Amino acid sequence: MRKRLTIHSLLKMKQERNAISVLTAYDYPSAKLAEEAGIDVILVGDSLGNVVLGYETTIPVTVDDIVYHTRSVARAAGNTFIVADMPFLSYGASREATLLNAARIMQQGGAQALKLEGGAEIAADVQALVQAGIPVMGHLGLTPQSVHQLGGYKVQGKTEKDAQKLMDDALALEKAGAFSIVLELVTEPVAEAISKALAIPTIGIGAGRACDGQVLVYHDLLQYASPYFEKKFVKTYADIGTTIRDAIESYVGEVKSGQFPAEEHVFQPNSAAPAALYGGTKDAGADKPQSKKEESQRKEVPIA
Ligand SMILES: Nc1nc(=O)c2c([nH]1)NC[C@@H]1CN(c3ccc(C(=O)N[C@@H](CCC(=O)O)C(=O)O)cc3)CN21
Ligand SMILES: CC(C)C(=O)C(=O)O
Ligand SMILES: [Mg+2]
Repeated sequence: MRKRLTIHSLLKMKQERNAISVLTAYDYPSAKLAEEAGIDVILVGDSLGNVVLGYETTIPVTVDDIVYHTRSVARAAGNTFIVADMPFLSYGASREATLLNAARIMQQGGAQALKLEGGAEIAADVQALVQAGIPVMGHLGLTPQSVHQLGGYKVQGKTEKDAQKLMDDALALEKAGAFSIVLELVTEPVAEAISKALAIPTIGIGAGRACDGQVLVYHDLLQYASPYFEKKFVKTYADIGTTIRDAIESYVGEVKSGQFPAEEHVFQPNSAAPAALYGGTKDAGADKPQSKKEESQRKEVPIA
C-alpha cells in the first residue's frame, strides 16, 4: 500500500505535471474502495448533504455531520490524504469560531486538511488556520454554499470582470498560504490562466483540462442514486445504481418465491430430527419445510 501523500508531494506533482486525482468519499466502504483504487486525495465534501443525506443544497450540513463522516473515512483510508469541507458558516463568523470548528474537524474527524469556499474575503481566515498548522484548500468559482446569492449552479468566470475577480481571489488565497485550490464550474481558459499563474496546484471540477488535478463526487462517478450525475462535467464510470437496484429486486423476488434462503444458507442440528421439538415422536421433523412457500402452505393445515 502506498504511503499517504503530503501537501509537499502534491506541490511536486504539479511541478512534474503529474495529475492529481481527487474523489469525494463519505463513509467506510467508499473511502476503502477509493484508497484501494489508488486515489491521491479523498475529499469529505459537504456534497454529502446532497448525495448521502438527501438535502437540496449543502447549506444544512453541520460541523457534526462533517466530523461524523470524516471519522468513518479516516478509519478506512489511513494511507490517503484526507481533506474535509468546512460547512456553511462554520468559518467567517468570527476568528474564534473558525478556529474552534477547524479544531473539531481535525481532532475528532481526523482530516489532514480543510477546504473553505471563498476568495479574498476569507483570506484572513485562511491565514489564521495556516498559522495554526492546518493545511487549507481553497474553493473558487461555483461555491455551492453561496448558491442563493449566485442564483443557481451556473458556470463562473464567463465575463472579463468575473475572470479577473477569480484570478485575484486565487492569488489572494495562495498568498494567504493555501496549499491548493478547487476551481468549480469555471471556463477552461480562465482555469488554465489561474493554473499557470499559481505555484500551488488547482483541482478542477467542470473547469477543463488545464487544471493540475480533477475532483468528482463519488455518487456521480458511479451513477449511485445521485441527483447530479447527468451534468455536463460528470463522466460516469459505472452504473452502480442499476446494479444495486437489480440485485435488491432479485432479493425481494427470491424471498417472496421462497428461492432464498436455499439449502446452503440454512443451519441443521447434529441429529437429523430434533425429536424434542416435534413432541418426541421418532420420525418428527421428517417433513421440515423446504421453503417459505411450503411452510406457509403447511400452516394452512390445522394441527390439532
Ligand atoms: N452530486 C453532486 N455533485 C456535485 O458535483 C455537487 C453536489 N452534488 N453538491 C454540491 C455541488 C453542487 N454542484 C453542482 C450542481 C449543479 C450543477 C449544474 O447544474 N451544472 C450545469 C451547468 C449550468 C450552466 O451551464 O451554467 C451542468 O449542466 O453542468 C453544477 C454543479 C457541484 N457539487
Ligand atoms: C465538489 C467538491 C469540490 C466539493 O466541494 C464537495 O464535494 O462538497
Ligand atoms: Mg463542498
